[in-house]
Amino acid sequence: MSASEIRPLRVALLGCGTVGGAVLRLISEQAHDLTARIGRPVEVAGIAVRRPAHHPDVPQHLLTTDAHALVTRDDVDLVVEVIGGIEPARTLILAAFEAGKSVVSANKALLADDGVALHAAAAKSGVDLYYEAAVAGAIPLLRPLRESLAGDQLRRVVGIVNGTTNYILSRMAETGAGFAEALAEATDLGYAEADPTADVDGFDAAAKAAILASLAFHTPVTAADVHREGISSVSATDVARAAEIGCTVKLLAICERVPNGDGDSVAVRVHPAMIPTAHPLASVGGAFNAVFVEAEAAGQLMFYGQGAGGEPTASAVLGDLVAVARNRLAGAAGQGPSGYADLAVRPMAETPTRYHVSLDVADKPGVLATVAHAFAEHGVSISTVRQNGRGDAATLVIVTHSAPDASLSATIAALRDMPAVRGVTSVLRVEGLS
Ligand SMILES: NC(=O)C1=CN([C@@H]2O[C@H](COP(=O)(O)OP(=O)(O)OC[C@H]3O[C@@H](n4cnc5c(N)ncnc54)[C@H](OP(=O)(O)O)[C@@H]3O)[C@@H](O)[C@H]2O)C=CC1
Ligand SMILES: N[C@@H](CC=O)C(=O)O
Repeated sequence: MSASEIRPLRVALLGCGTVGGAVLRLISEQAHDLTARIGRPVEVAGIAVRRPAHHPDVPQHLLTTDAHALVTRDDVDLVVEVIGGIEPARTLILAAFEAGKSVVSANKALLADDGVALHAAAAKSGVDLYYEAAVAGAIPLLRPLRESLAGDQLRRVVGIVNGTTNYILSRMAETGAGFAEALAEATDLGYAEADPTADVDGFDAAAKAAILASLAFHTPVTAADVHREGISSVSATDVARAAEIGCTVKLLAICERVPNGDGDSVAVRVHPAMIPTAHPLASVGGAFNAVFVEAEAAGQLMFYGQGAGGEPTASAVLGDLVAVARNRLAGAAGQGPSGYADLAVRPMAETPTRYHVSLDVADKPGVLATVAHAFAEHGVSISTVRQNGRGDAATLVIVTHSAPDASLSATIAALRDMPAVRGVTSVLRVEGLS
């Protein structure tokens, strides 16, 4: 067959914002190479947006506001969903499957909410659902978890998966700025959205953690299963206290497989934590992402790169597009059901963590003993105690050993009620300290 007889791969692009715009650009700029990699040219069949007038630079004949009609069109082979959010993205993806089209998506919120049902719908229609871009942007991570490490037993996946919050925490550590000041800077630079809630309150990282845990442990985990805390209460004092003990503060997504005689469970949490500056994740600065994986046979692996932004995310989208196109040409769907086990999710209250606690106390005989007693009463063992200052300026800095989170929370509640404690000025979890 001559090149002119080869039918192009026709793509419906849903959304033409930060990511969709970059996907459109890369498809055009890399047309030659994509053709070589897939064996046929890639053509954009149509682009669905809400407000066509906001897209003067896009070929106008491709624009439509009827996304449903676009995904079900006979001349569309593959759908790229970069609208975001739950609806109408979910309905459009399901309509695409029904019409026999494979889907590439960057939509972590939807995948974390409804990944199992979407996979089942794709499998039923014999089509593909790929979403490498949904977690950690450009970093190849989901495919290694799903495929390269599928023969291994993963123990832990710990990552910095939100660029905006990592930028904010990095600036707080570098400049001594408070949270509000660093957030304003992130907003000015375009990292944080006008409404930064999804980033700073940890929703974005929790969705990514749910996807990571589902793939790493081959079990369904949704965003609702993830314990979530954001960074808005992290203060300049927390960051300074971390530095005093050779640590830095990061928003971590932590996914663990918990061995248990009665059947393993999984624990998935997102919260700020102090980590030692020697930890591989501590040096991940600015808006970068990194994910640290611990596997039985493979040992430790680290994935690092740009976790957000149009072009880095579009790179992952196009990688999926090429994979889907190759599957189609080979007459196979490449991502069938991943053989889910159904591991229980361990509640945060039972998850062992360590706390770093700063207390403003009266500098009087017996105060230390009273404070230590509150820890002991709740079964929390103290690792180190340090007093900073004297008299009215006395501060006790306590680092605990590992204890169930419920015991640590109960200890903090008891400390807040103590007359000898003028204030609990900083409470942060600690990870990775020996
Ligand atoms: N931005 C990033 O760095 C990253 C984003 N992602 C994910 O990629 C996806 C897209 O994000 P991003 O590009 O930043 O989002 P944007 O807000 O920049 O773009 C969204 C696009 O979707 C269009 N859209 C919204 N609703 C509809 C609708 N009902 N029908 C048709 N089109 C619609 C918008 O149209 P219009 O322009 O007309 O309003 C816009 O073009 C999200 O799932 C996000 O989580 C993943 C990794 C990184
Ligand atoms: N808002 C996200 C964008 C990518 O997922 C981030 O800051 O990491």
